[in-house]
Amino acid sequence: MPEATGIVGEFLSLREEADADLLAMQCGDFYEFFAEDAELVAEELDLKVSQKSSHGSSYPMAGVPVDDLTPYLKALVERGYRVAVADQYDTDDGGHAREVVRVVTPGTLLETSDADAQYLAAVVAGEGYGLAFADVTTGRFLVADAEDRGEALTELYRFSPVEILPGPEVRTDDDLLSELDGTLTPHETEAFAPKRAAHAVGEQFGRETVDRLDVSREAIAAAGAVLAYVEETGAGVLASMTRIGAHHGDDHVTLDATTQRNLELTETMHGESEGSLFSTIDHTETSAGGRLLKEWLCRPRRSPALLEERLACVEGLSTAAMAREELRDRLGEAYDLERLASRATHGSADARDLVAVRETLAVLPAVADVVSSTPDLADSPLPDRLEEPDREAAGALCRELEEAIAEDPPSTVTQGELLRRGYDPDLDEVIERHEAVQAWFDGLAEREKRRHGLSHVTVDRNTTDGYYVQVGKSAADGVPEEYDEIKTLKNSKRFTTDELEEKERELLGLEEQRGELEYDLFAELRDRVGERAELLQDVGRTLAEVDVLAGLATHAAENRWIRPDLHAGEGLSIQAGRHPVVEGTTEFVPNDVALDDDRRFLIVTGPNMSGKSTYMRQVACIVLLAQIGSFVPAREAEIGLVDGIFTRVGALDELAGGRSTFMVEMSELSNILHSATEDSLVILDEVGRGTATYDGISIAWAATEYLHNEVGAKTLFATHYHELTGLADHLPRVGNVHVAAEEREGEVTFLRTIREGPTDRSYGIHVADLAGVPGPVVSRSREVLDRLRDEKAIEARGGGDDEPVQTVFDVGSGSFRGPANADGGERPAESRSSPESSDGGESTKGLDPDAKRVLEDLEGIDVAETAPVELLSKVSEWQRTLEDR
Ligand SMILES: Nc1ncnc2c1ncn2[C@@H]1O[C@H](COP(=O)(O)OP(=O)(O)OP(=O)(O)O)[C@@H](O)[C@H]1O
Repeated sequence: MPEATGIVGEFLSLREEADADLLAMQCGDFYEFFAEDAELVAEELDLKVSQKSSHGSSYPMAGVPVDDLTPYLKALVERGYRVAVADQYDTDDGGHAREVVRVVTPGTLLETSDADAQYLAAVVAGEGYGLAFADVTTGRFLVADAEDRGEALTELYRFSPVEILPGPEVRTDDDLLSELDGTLTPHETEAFAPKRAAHAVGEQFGRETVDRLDVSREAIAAAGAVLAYVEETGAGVLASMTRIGAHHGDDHVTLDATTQRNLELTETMHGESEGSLFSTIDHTETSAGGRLLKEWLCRPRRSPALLEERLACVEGLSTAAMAREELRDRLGEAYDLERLASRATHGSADARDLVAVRETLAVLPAVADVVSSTPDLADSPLPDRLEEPDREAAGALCRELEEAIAEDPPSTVTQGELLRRGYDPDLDEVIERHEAVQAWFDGLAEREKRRHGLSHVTVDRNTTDGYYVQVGKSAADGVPEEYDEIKTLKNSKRFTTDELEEKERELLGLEEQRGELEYDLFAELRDRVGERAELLQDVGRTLAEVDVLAGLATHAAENRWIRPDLHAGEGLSIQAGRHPVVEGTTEFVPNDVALDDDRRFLIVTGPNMSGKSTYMRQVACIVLLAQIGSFVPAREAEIGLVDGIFTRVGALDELAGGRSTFMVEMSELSNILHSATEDSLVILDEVGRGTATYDGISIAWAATEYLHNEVGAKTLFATHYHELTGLADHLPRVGNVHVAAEEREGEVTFLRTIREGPTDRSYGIHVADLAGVPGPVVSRSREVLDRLRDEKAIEARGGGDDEPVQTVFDVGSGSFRGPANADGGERPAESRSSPESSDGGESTKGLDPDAKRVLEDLEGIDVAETAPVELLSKVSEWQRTLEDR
């Protein structure tokens, strides 16, 4: 194929240079995709493909209008493509050329409509792991250190980045990469070079700030790589990243990825947001508030001072119901300031965005007024919190915007009507002249009617004819001479005049002048707003915090939640606690929990479906809620602050991930045993269930001993292995509780009440019945269970009709004893299986016939009844048999 020239040639060469999957190139009023890109985009976005010829060849072409690019870009990026955008510019010789100005990727997409945070992350491995997270839509920038891969994954899960830049060593770490969810972008290795990265971070945030952060080289390398990437992709938002924060694990409660999932913090186990803890307690009015609440839930805190401050705010807000509602009304008028700040910095904010900035800045003093005039709030830490942003600067910026931006500006920024009168004298003059000419046009029809005695005269404009005077057919013959006919319609004629044309030129000139002048003034104003990104982020953050606190107070007030007593001690005492999500869906039976120095490990037994999991999760959720600064669903709660919450609950199949259910269960257990400390809360639900019963019990047993003796964490362990309840007699700090159920005339009622001591009934068959297992299976299960309880033995049914019973399983020895008599009794011992029989015994499996015979002989001997000499001769006989083999 001959080499393409012209526009297609330009496209193909830019395409080759661009580090992207697709290129959108501006050609006048359209962004065009050519060749393979056109076909791909057309298929993904349902666009029409046309053909463009170049140099004798024809190329597929698909395009979108310039003003419509954003939604298309968004859709492509959300499908995982990296899209380069080439803009057109005028060349000196009067022609056009294009250059790539931006590569839009999942982590640098500014135009997101999703309220969630959108993090771009980098991970660097070295002595430990260094991580950096940036949200280009809000300017948030954080760095964190992680000791090992597990910790790094925990942080990554917490921030849930949409795009991840793996550092050079991480790129080959398949174990880590396979656990990551976002788009992986292997960015150039040099960006991770420690010196270059440290320089970039110092330049962006100030060298002193970086020193103060006290994070590893790896974290700085990750931060440098993120900055380089944001700059190279041309998102143009570096200026909104004014502050770097260090995320120190020590300040936060450790919540590993599994626990965040198990406690269904932001989505349920089935991936739905409805039914999650977040969706239950979220009463925020703003998207920034919702985002912050999610952040709090995934990052509970350990600082008592901070938590008490939040709790005091929630308390004030929950008491002052009227003021709270007023505050929430005010907050409802706020927009997402952090995001607006990024758009202003980037230069993509329009006049309506600046109106939104102004309106939101005005919410702060309104909120402050409500707070200061309400005693319950004025005495809380809220007023101090509201003083944190520079209120004076915020007020000044608000006034400046008020004076500048028109009341209801258009969404385009190039066609004027953005700014108010009095904002700029030059603009006022142009506007006056423009309006004078406009007024001339507005009065023209009336004037012409009067002047020439015409009826049916209108004046209008369209793109082909420009301005014209339209006269009804009946009056058209009477028009004066200077009228030039330009078009005949069915019922009328259109005319122009020299004067009209001159005025039109004047009007168009003024329109253009006004548009350009307004745009320049607007762009300057927008830049000034962009320079105040830090201020806007402060105000946005403060409003978001008030929103979260007011939302928590609303939930507390509506659901009778109470303020927990936090302390640094070991204990955990909750009276009449409820599960925060389940209490909203059912008549909930409240329950207590009491753990202290002497009793730190509870074994929770109880029937299937009785509520063991709910009880344990309820305890974990209450502790977690207390450590975000929320009230909790209980009558009373005294909570010793924890440093981590670890859970291992019902396994979700991870077969797709290549790991068996049991493997997942064990690696989660392993993580808990390694990571939990005596200040942690551990929730174990049925550990060991995924393997053979005796293996399972042994693992559960040993894990209990280890947690009790070595780790000392506060632990709740639900199990169906009733054997474990015996541990309470041997380990001093282990206690037993059970969920009560009542059985009357074969009917089981779940009471949902936690009682002291163990239980050994599972009522599993009752649950099987409830679940619709066929009747014969349920009744046979009951029979089997009764026999097992009474006789510790049960016959297996099957085979032909004449011999329905074949073998008997002895629960005591754990093996089949041989065929039962027709009357259900056992056969005499001498008729026990021969070596060849199918039940030759688990113990002799894999042995040769001689060895088997020896073993069976040995088994058959009754030592008490056999003379020593006879025994000796037997032993030497066996030896001979074995030697001869
Ligand atoms: N305190 C309570 N009050 C009212 N309903 C409850 C309570 N606790 C649990 N439930 C309800 O009981 C059902 C079973 O609870 P859960 O799953 O916790 O039982 P479980 O004992 O862990 O069961 P299994 O041993 O079979 O896993 C759930 O539907 C839950 O909504």
